[in-house]
Amino acid sequence: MEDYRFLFKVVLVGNAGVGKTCLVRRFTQGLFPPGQGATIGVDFMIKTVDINGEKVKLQIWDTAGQERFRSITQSYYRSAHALILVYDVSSQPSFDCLPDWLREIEEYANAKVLRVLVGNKTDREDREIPTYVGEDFAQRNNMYFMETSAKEADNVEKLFMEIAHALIEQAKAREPVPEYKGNPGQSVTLNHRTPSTTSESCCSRLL
Ligand SMILES: Nc1nc2c(ncn2[C@@H]2O[C@H](COP(=O)(O)OP(=O)(O)OP(=O)(O)O)[C@@H](O)[C@H]2O)c(=O)[nH]1
Repeated sequence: MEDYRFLFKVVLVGNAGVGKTCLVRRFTQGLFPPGQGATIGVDFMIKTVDINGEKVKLQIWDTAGQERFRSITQSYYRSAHALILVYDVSSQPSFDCLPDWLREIEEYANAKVLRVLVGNKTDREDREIPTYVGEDFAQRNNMYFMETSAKEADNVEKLFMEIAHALIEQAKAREPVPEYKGNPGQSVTLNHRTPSTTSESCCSRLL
């Protein structure tokens, strides 16, 4: 039975191979898939989480990073409530492409979309992008920032839970509800709880 208070669409974008699919699967299924192949077009997964007693259904769209799928993936930007732009902290080229991705976001996404920059693969020893460089880029472009490791499950749950929390705050600020006593601003401070998961899945390959 469908039983949730909020439904949010979260779309992941970024270069091929930065770990978008692994982040989604770590969060929705709690695993790090071995030999993950490149995403073809777009996949989606759903996970329902509990944020301070409210059920939030997250529809998470995992787009292909490869250039040849760009026209398909662009069509998913518009309905996104949050966009996660991922780079690989061990890949300078994936970081250098961020301005191109931002241009896509400006062009195709809703102006009010919540934008989050994620530096993934922090477990790797051959890091090329220091944390402060990512942080600085995020700040200059009005984005939230987080570093993650899908492999080590580091910050992955926190990433999605904070996004859910921020989107609830945004939604409530737009349509205040009487029992709401929080700050209607864009704080991402999360009263972090382990999600009680009604985990649905999976995969729709479009093409
Ligand atoms: N060390 C390490 N490797 C990772 C991590 N996340 C993903 N990878 C590896 O990076 C490669 C690409 O991961 P994917 O999740 O398929 O990357 P993607 O961004 O979805 O790629 P596309 O679907 O082509 O856009 C795989 O070999 C993963 O095992 C991580 O946190 N740490």
